[in-house]
Amino acid sequence: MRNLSQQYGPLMMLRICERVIFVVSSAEVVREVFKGNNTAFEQRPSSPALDELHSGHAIGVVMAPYGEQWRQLRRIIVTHVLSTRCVQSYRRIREDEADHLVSVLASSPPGQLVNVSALITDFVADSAIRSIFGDKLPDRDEFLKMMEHATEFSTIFDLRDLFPSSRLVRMLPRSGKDKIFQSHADRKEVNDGDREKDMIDVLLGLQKEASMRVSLTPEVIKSVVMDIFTAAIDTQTICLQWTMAELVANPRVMKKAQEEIRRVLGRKERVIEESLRDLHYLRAVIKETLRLHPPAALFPRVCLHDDQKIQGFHVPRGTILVTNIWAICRDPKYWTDPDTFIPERFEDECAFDFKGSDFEYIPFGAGRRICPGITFAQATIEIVLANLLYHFDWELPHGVKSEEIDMTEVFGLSVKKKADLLLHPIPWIPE
Ligand code: HEM
Repeated sequence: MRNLSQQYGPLMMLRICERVIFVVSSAEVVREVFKGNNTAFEQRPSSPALDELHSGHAIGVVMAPYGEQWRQLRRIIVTHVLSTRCVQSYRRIREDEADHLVSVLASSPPGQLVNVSALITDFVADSAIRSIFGDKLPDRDEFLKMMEHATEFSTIFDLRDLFPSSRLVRMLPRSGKDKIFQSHADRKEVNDGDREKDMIDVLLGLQKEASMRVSLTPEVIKSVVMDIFTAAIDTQTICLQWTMAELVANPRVMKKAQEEIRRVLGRKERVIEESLRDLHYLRAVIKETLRLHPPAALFPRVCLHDDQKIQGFHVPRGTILVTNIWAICRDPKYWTDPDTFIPERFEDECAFDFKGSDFEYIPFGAGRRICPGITFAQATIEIVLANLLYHFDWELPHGVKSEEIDMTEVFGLSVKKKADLLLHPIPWIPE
């Protein structure tokens, strides 16, 4: 799509089967669409595939139509579940899970390669599950598989959505979201000592508050937490996997990041979040990874108004507008040497803010529906990387050079790393 937009411009109209899609590939056009009071593009597109997936379930936040219900649920999430204070309260979970990851790595037999991608996937899933549900799930892998089935479609490229009027295509089988999660109440009864509140506890507590302007029924709560779960898992996993891959592919950057961590942490035996405040270079490394490999590469919206013009072109109501984050984050107009991994461009921490006001850098989206999980994601990503880089040196498989690492991307709405990252962890003991 980037190549097409280089040929046809930063606002491009594509006709794919029965769908008309406008693709935005420049910061200037994103600014025009999302800046100010314009709310015409604050809804994600619905579709036959999504309608079928959601039928019989309450709509949570991610797919909620732009309106009062979404506004209230979003306010609840931002204030009561994902605020800085709430993210702080899940700190012990992240630190425990990071300790567990370090002990798994430390006990791997010397000389044996470990699948770093798989370990990162487990870490992200377990720490998200514990923050949401309060405990690990005994059938986690089955649960993750079920979630993967439920989300393994895109609203733009599914056959049902490309041919919304075809009855035949609508009859294609679709995996259902029939099995949801184990009873939170059961666990609570057994294990309700002095543990910190998980997200479900918080939402159940809010049910009874008179000031709530939205009905937090069990179905709504279920949809909201499943939204948070699905929004959090892939994105954080992809970001962490790419960061480790870029670090081993760029030994200079790896060395600089490790020197910073080891200097800041001194001789600590355990990495805790309090020690991470001064890791400026590590934060630059994460920002650069999110620029080069934005986990959500495209974000789709639908036009809600009749009278919209972008760059002087009329955009009919119902048109899907897709913002190509990946292309904008690699546009040579904004970035010197855009395809190269250079964290130094973010060393001045104020240089680019990813909270939606610097439109050339929008890995978390833009506008009113910008990702509400930024603080949660930063905390998770920082603690894992700090642990991996503090406690271990990393060696490539025998005979592989850093420039030979397979960095092939798999494109979709997200851009995953195709090959798993297999490395030798060499424990590092402070002198
Ligand atoms: C590196 C990690 C992450 C990235 C890159 C990311 C990126 C995004 C993007 C691009 C969007 C769409 C924004 C838009 O349409 O403008 C989004 C939405 C969302 N994200 Fe994230 N996200 C990340 C982590 C998380 C986490 C950890 C959570 C929750 C704990 C989360 C919760 C959500 C939710 C609930 C929405 C929907 C918001 C709405 O529709 O109002 N995300 N995210």
